[in-house]
Amino acid sequence: MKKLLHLMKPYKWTAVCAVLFTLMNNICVLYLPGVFAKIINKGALMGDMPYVYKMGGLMLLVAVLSGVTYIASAVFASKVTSSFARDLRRAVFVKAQEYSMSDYQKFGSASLITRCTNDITIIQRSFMMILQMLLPAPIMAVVGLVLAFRTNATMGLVMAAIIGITGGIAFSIGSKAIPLFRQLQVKMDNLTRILREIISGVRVIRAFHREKYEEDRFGSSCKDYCDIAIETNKIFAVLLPTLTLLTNLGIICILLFGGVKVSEGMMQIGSIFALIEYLTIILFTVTMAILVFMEIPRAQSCGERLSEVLDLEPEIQDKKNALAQDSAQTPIRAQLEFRNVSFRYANAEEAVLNKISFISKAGETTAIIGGTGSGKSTIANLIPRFFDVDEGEILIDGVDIRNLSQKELRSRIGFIPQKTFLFRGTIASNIRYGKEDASDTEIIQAAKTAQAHTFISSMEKGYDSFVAQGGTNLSGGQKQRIAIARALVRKPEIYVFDDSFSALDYKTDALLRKALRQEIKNKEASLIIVAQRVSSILDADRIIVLDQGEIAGVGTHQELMKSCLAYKQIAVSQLSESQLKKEVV
Ligand SMILES: Nc1ncnc2c1ncn2[C@@H]1O[C@H](COP(=O)(O)OP(=O)(O)OP(=O)(O)O)[C@@H](O)[C@H]1O
Repeated sequence: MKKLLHLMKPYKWTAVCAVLFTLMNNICVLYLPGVFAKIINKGALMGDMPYVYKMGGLMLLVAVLSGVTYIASAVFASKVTSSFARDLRRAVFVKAQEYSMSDYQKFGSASLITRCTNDITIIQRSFMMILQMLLPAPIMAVVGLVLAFRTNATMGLVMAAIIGITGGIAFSIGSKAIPLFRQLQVKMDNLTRILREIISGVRVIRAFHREKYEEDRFGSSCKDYCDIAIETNKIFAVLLPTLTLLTNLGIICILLFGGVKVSEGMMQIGSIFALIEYLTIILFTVTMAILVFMEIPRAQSCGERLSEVLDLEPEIQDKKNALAQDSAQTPIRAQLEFRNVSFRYANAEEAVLNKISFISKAGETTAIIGGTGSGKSTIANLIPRFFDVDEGEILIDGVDIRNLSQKELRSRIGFIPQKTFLFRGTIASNIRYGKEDASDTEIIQAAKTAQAHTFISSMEKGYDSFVAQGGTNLSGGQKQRIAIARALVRKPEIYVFDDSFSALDYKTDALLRKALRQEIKNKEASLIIVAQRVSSILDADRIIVLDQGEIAGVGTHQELMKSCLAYKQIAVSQLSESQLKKEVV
């Protein structure tokens, strides 16, 4: 919570202004009943019209002042709360950007979205209500009561009793809503998670005709949320009429006691109106303050959820003395080495990689092949430090990657993930994502190497063609080639292709590999290819065969055909006779 409060610091004076203007507004509001009483007692009842006009003018002036101070308080309060919410959102976003993949898994993406949107909105709204309603309430109640006592001491006591009873009843009813507010947040998380899954999986849902099932699943989650929301609203449904009833009872008490006082000549009739006004204003203020008070635990639980995000120390962090030197200064270039690397996922019982060692040098292609779940993608994900190894070392250009800053490390890598992801924008903007300042020529060159230039040029708007979120308006192969161009445009030292040719036809696959071979020779880069298809890696300098997280064989295609049974089985199942002999494009 400390970090949250710290974010409020820059706006403390704006917050003070908001409270001061609210107080001024309240003073104006409380001043009016007294003037009103005087108009009746000294003006209307005495037939003194000039006094009525004078005090009427004063009343108008105070009413205008009240309006102006209210606007000023609302503007300041909104400035503080909106700025605070903006800063908080930014802080949560920046923090989430620092997370490792395991850190993301701890929260889940749906919960992170709810925290960054809904939770912050609740805090912002509560903060606004605290500034405008809760903080000025005690002063308002005290000043109102003093004015009531000044009007008539006995009536002041009657009013204090009414306010105490009403406040107590309102609090005891309203406090029942507090635990429900907490539950609402959890239900909202659940709802967002399901909605996100349904929207992103819409094609699968339609293909398998599971609309009804998903409708029920979403409906049931909505019902859960709705049930709690109804319970909460039931409490407020009881609370609000109860308060209206208590206010009216209070007014009747004032009329009864006040009527007696007036008939005894102890009080003037105008004062009864003033007392009724004081009571209404104070009860309204106290009621609002109690409602805000009910909201605080909800905001508090949102605050705790946000603090969890802000306080989490990212699993992967740069060392204090992390190297950030330009890769051009290192003596070795484009060399990747795995040295006895073992790794286990945080929530898994067994290691997925055991004692993996290999070296891939500049200009070389190292391919990784193996059965599903053998750990190929895990190897690819360890290179840019999406996860950290448990044992052993990964070295780039002879330096342990944990000694490099993450920025430096990732600037040396061109990563093409297994699941292609494109951003909403144009083809050019997606390729430029790899290098912000890439020129048009660089973009076209990268697209040519990635075998994407031809299909991009055939599109009506070429490189300015629209790409929908996630690249859903492009084919799998087109998306993969744009993702490859995005990595190529960086001109990194090490390319990591995590099964990134799977959606390409054989001809494009072959042309792409040929262009890539040329690319790594020219740029002195090395290529790591995770593949399912043996035909994609026949010409690799080194093929690593993985079997259940362990290296079952290393060598060229021909060497492995002789020495590695696991590889031979994969190759025989995929290649024709002539290909088996060795195919070089
Ligand atoms: N984030 C994760 N958390 C826990 N376990 C994981 C995670 N990602 C992968 N695994 C597990 O690690 C093992 C290796 O997964 P990996 O994705 O590296 O295999 P792969 O060889 O690339 O498979 P495929 O060819 O099917 O993509 C699998 O058993 C998988 O269930």
